[in-house]
Amino acid sequence: MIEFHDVTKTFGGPAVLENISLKVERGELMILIGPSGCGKSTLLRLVNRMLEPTSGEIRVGGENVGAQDPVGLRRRIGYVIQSVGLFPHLTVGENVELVPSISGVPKAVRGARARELLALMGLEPAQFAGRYPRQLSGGQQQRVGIARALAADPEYLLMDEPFSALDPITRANLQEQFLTLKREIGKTILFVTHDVDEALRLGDRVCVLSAGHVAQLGTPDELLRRPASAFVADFLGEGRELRALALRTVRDVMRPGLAAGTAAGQIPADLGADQALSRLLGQGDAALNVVDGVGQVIGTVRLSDFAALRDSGAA
Ligand SMILES: Nc1ncnc2c1ncn2[C@@H]1O[C@H](COP(=O)(O)OP(=O)(O)OP(=O)(O)O)[C@@H](O)[C@H]1O
Repeated sequence: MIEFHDVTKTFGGPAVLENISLKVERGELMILIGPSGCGKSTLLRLVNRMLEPTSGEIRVGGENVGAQDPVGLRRRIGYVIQSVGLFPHLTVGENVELVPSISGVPKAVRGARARELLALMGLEPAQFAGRYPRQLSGGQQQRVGIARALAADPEYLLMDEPFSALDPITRANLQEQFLTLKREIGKTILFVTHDVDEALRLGDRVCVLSAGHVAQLGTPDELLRRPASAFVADFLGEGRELRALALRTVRDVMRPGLAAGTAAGQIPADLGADQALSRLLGQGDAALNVVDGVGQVIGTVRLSDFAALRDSGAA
């Protein structure tokens, strides 16, 4: 768990963060998002003592970080930043293995783990492990940075715009891989992004910051359905209803147990609910049969089901 207790930070002028209190639960991925300059990176850097709070306390695993040795603290907390900071004179493989080698992990074990992580990040180890950082593109370097942070197997991860230099397709792939990985490794993660879609897709909860204050903290669904203020609604942008639907599956909105007849089209239960809406509107189907993984009809979905959702405030 990462906890902020009444944390204020100033750099001499007005407070950049003011009386922030929040908890990132164990195994949770919390997103920090907000306009440029609202204090996201500052909040992150207080956790591993790259910055010290002006007042208040930060606890990691229940212990006040101010009382801990920064070097030991940073070994427990992985840090992934936008400009990766790879060591230029070490190969990609050596960069990824660096922290495990300092911690005394045997060569064979850390080598195998490094290759596994590079492959997971879409970098074929045979092709990339022997290269130097300058021989990689910016996006590839960023992926090596993530592999390196994971190689140390820290309990906590701080990630500051880790996917920002990637093209949209690579970014979507990495987000998907990262979600799978996150489910497997169960780390506690604080993640800064500018990208609302990335926040809604990855975050267990999303903390929207505005000028050093928490404007709203909630699950993606809560934020979309009940933005706490006009600021949050504006920040999440146009199409909130559709975005909220995309977080739900067809299974969530269907009427179970009914069939619409053999003439009706079919839609898989695990697709996003927005896709059902798009089919119903675009192709003029009155109803769709919802099918499970083996093609069995398990319910129906109609336009009126979406109207009912809207009227109940659920979408
Ligand atoms: N070392 C510093 N000295 C003085 N002011 C600083 C320092 N670091 C950050 N600031 C100021 O604190 C405010 C918050 O900065 P921070 O980097 O946390 O914002 P951010 O939300 O991460 O912004 P961005 O999205 O643009 O990266 C900004 O006004 C910034 O200029």
